[in-house]
Amino acid sequence: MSAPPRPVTPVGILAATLERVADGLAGVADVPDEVRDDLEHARALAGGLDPYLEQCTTPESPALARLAAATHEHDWSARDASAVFLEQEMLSGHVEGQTLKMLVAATRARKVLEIGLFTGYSALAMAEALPEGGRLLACELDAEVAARACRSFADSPAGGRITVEVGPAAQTLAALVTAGDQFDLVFVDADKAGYADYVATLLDGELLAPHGLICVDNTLMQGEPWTGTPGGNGKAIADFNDTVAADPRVEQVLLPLRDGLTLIRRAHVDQAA
Ligand SMILES: C[S@@+](CC[C@H](N)C(=O)[O-])C[C@H]1O[C@@H](n2cnc3c(N)ncnc32)[C@H](O)[C@@H]1O
Repeated sequence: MSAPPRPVTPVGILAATLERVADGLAGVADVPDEVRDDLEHARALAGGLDPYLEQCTTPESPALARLAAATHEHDWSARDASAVFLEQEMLSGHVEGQTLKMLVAATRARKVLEIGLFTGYSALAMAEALPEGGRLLACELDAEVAARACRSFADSPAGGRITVEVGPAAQTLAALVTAGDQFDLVFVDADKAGYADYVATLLDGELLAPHGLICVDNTLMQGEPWTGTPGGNGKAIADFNDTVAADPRVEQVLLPLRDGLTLIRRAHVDQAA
């Protein structure tokens, strides 16, 4: 069994930080009681949020639970150093998976595109909400992890709705534009530096259906955009968020779910005022 996943969300990092502060103060004699009480309350607020969200969310399907367990058990550090970097923390998981599944159902999406498959958790969650005849196309750079995802899909009744395209997502998107393809919902969850181009292609190339929804993951990027913490992806996400906010063609909302999920749609759709 691998080590438990490390915190990779703002609230998870906050909870771990408060634990360390509490540990650091444990042996300090002259901390005022009010400060200890406030710290205890902050620990309970931050540390209890994710378990409470899990508790109040519809349970994942047995196939999703098996896929998540296999992803966490796998030793990702044993991969070739020259291969695409992958780690168990990339898996979106229960609450985000159910959110995406809910969005597919609520928007009545029939064609879904995913950019960044990994072991297939979010793809399978969304595929579970597709109607009869619905299809999901997933883009993944790494052939090995794509094959792993496909093995998991074979283990689920919804897995047959998923097609995987291995290669750089930019190439796959370009081919889809040429083919005149269109999608009702797109989940963007691959290389963060590519986000701006992916969304531009979805809009400019008309890959997004007129009433379509784009869901973009990790748009809080562990708090790096507003705390200034140096990190590889914080700048890319901060720039991406600014670009989306300045684009008059779209309206968007950044939901503080897990590591941030931004929902984007074309601004002209259904606007009476
Ligand atoms: C965060 S993981 C996706 C997690 C997945 N959506 C889930 O919920 O479990 C990102 C994935 O994007 C893939 N990726 C990175 N760069 C890519 C690219 N240029 N084209 C396609 N896939 C890419 C990685 O190999 C990785 O599997």
